[in-house]
Amino acid sequence: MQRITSATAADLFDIAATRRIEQAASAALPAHTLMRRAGLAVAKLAMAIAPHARTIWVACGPGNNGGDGFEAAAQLRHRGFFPVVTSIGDEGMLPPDAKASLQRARDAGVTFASTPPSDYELAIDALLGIGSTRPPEGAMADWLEKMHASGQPVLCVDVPSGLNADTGTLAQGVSPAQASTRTCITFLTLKPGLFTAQGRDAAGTVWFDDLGCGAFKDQPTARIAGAPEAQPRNHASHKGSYGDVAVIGGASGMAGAALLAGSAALHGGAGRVFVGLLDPSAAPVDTARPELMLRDARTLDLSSMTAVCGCGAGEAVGELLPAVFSSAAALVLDADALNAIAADGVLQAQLASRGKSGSPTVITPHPLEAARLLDRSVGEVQADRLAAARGLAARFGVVAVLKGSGTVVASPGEAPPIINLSGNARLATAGTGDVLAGMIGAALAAGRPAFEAAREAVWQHGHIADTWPADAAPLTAGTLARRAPV
Ligand SMILES: NC(=O)C1=CN([C@@H]2O[C@H](COP(=O)(O)OP(=O)(O)OC[C@H]3O[C@@H](n4cnc5c(N)ncnc54)[C@H](OP(=O)(O)O)[C@@H]3O)[C@@H](O)[C@H]2O)[C@@H](O)CC1
Ligand SMILES: [K+]
Repeated sequence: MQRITSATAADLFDIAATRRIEQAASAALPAHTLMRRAGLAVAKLAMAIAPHARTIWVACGPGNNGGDGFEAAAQLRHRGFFPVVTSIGDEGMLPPDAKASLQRARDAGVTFASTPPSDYELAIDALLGIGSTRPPEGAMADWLEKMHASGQPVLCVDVPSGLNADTGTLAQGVSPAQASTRTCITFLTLKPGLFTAQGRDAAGTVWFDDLGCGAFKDQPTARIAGAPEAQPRNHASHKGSYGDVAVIGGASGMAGAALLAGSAALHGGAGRVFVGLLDPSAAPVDTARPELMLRDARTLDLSSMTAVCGCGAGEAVGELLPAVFSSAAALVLDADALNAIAADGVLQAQLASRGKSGSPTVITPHPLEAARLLDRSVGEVQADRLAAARGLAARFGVVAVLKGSGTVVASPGEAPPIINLSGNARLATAGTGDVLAGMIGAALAAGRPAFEAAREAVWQHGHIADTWPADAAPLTAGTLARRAPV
């Protein structure tokens, strides 16, 4: 059993691949072995979460997820705990494995009840796993709501019930959970839906058990990439070794966004950082950050630079984009640059042609910007974040960073997308997106390939928030850019 953290690197498999893997694993083992192992793993984790529990409520569904629950109840009873099982559906319709585990729970002397116990210290959610096909109703919906409302810890078996294991979306009517009360133990494969969209909150802390089956050769749907390797710097190096970043943005009244991106690029290790402001009346120097070289955006020669374009750029950036596309050695497009592209078919074609030429390019949309670029609604983007990121990458031939809970980084090539596990709600504050764009710019300027630059910077950005001292002042975009609390 392995706890999944932001440092874990692993393959993720969708439901279809998981089914193939389960079939192969099951065929290679004596009947009922996988469910017995799964139930034992659930029981062990339940005992670790609630070692002094007097009552453990086990809610079991009509399929094999429910079977895992029956098996866990049997194992808990064998160890002196008092599980109370409530189950949904017709016993006669249970799949064979689940039927056998139900019998084992009965033989172990587990208590069965028609309604949940009024007091319990832990709920085990074994209602639905990867076979969830429609919104829960009736008793199932009531029980999920009770788990949600009670505030007691919930241990989800394989997948939080009602969560789509491929996309991380919750079925209609299922309340979003509080991650701090949640643990999920998932079997055989790690599923992408546990790590993006609503999955992070629904699953909480994720544990993985391969049920003794080892690794699989199936093509992964996505990956979690873990902590990036440090990029050592030669002693005999100079500012030219780490490249130039040129931030282009900061229209009238929005200089802050461009300066934040510039500061992030600087602290991200760029050799030199220019900030090309679009506001003609902007000050000639930022006295708080004199390292930043402020210029008129129109005068910058981008041919040997990484441009970070769009932060606080307003509509004025649109007319600069054709030159930026054709001249920048490497490019990060954010915020207003993305909005300008979304509104202009010619710019879209020019971006796609840059992508085709192989010039390193990263786009960093949040879900609304992604929706505009794809001409869809935000709901449609969030309904399948992996597909949306892959779609953007393929359409424009760029690396696409779809921000949000479980940021997705997709490349236009064959590599499976990455779901980033670092970061937390501290990042939900103005300007953190500008900081991310600057950090990606610094990595590109140092020569990292676009996909690596994006995923490494995304991880670092989240990691700074994860390791922000609890007793420090709240994280702001400015302190995030400097990577130092005040
Ligand atoms: N086989 C093994 O040894 C192993 C199995 N494992 C475990 O099996 C799980 C997969 O089992 P599964 O395929 O039976 O799917 P599961 O998630 O239990 O649900 C299917 C049932 O729910 C029903 N249903 C769906 N939605 C519903 C709703 N809203 N409200 C009410 N009912 C609803 C659906 O009905 P139907 O849609 O067919 O009408 C069907 O009856 C997997 O997640 C893992 O926990 C692993 O431990 C490895 C070892
Ligand atoms: K479940």
